[in-house]
Amino acid sequence: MRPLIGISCCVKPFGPTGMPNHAASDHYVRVILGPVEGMPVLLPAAGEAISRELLSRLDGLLLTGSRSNVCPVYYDGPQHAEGTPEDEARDATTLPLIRAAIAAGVPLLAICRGFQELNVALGGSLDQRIQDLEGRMDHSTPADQAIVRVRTGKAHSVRVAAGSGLARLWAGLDYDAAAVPVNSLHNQGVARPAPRLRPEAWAPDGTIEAASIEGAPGFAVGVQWHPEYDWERDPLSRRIFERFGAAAEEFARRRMLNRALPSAVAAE
Ligand SMILES: N[C@@H](CCC(=O)NCCCC(=O)O)C(=O)O
Repeated sequence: MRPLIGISCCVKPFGPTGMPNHAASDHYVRVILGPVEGMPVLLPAAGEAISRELLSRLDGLLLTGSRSNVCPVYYDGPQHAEGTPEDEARDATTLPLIRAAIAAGVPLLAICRGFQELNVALGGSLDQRIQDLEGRMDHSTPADQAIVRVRTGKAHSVRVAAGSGLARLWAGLDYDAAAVPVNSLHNQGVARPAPRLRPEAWAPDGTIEAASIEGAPGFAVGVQWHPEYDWERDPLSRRIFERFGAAAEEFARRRMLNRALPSAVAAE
C-alpha cells in the first residue's frame, strides 16, 4: 500500500463570482504518483483542524509553491506592498501543520512558498522583495510569462554545502556542488533563518536556497526552487522525491506496526 502524502492547497478564486476553491497544481499530484510512489491527498486550507484531525493519518507532507506570500504578521514583517497576493487561510493551515509534522516525525518536503512557510513556522523571517535589496539578484519570473521553458527553465546556480543533508541525499549522482542549476520563481526569501533551520545551499547572491531542520526526527527538507518541474529529466530533482518517498514509506510501515502492536500485545 502506498504511503499517504498530504499536499497543501491554496484558496483561489474560480469562476465569474470568484468562488473560493482549494487548489494545488497537477505537478504535485503527478510527482507524488511518480517518483515519490505515494498516494496524494489534497489538504484544504481549513486551519488547525487539518493538523489536529488529519496529520495522524498522513505518512508525508508536501508543502507546495504558490504565487501568494506568507502574511508578514507571522514574522513581524512590514505590511506587503499594495497588490501583493496573500492567502491567510493557507497560512493558518500550513504553519501549525509544519510544527506538528516535524514534532511527530512525519516526513516533510517544502517547496518555494512551502520553504518560506517552513522558515516562518519555526521562527524565522522573510525578505519580501529580494530584487530590491543591495547586491541581490532578481529571483522572480513574471506571473504572465507564458513560455514554459522560460518560466520554469534553469535561472541560476546554487552552491551545496559539503557534508550537508542535501549532499548526502544526492550521493552517487554526478553534479558540481559549487554550481547546481535551478529554476527560480520567487520574490521572497529567507531573511532571518529560524533557530533550527540549517541552510545547505545558496544562490550566488547569498540567498538561502535549501535547508534541513536541526533535530527533526524525520525527513525535513526545504528547497526554494521547484524540482517538480524537472524530475522527469533531471536526476537531482528526481532523487529529492525518491528520498522523500522512501522516508514516507518507512514512516507508513512503522505507523502500521505501531497500530498492530497494541492488539498483538493484548492478544498475548
Ligand atoms: N510567493 C512566494 C513563493 C513563490 C512560489 O512559491 N512560486 C511558485 C509560483 C508557482 C508558479 O507560478 O509556477 C514568493 O514570491 O517568494
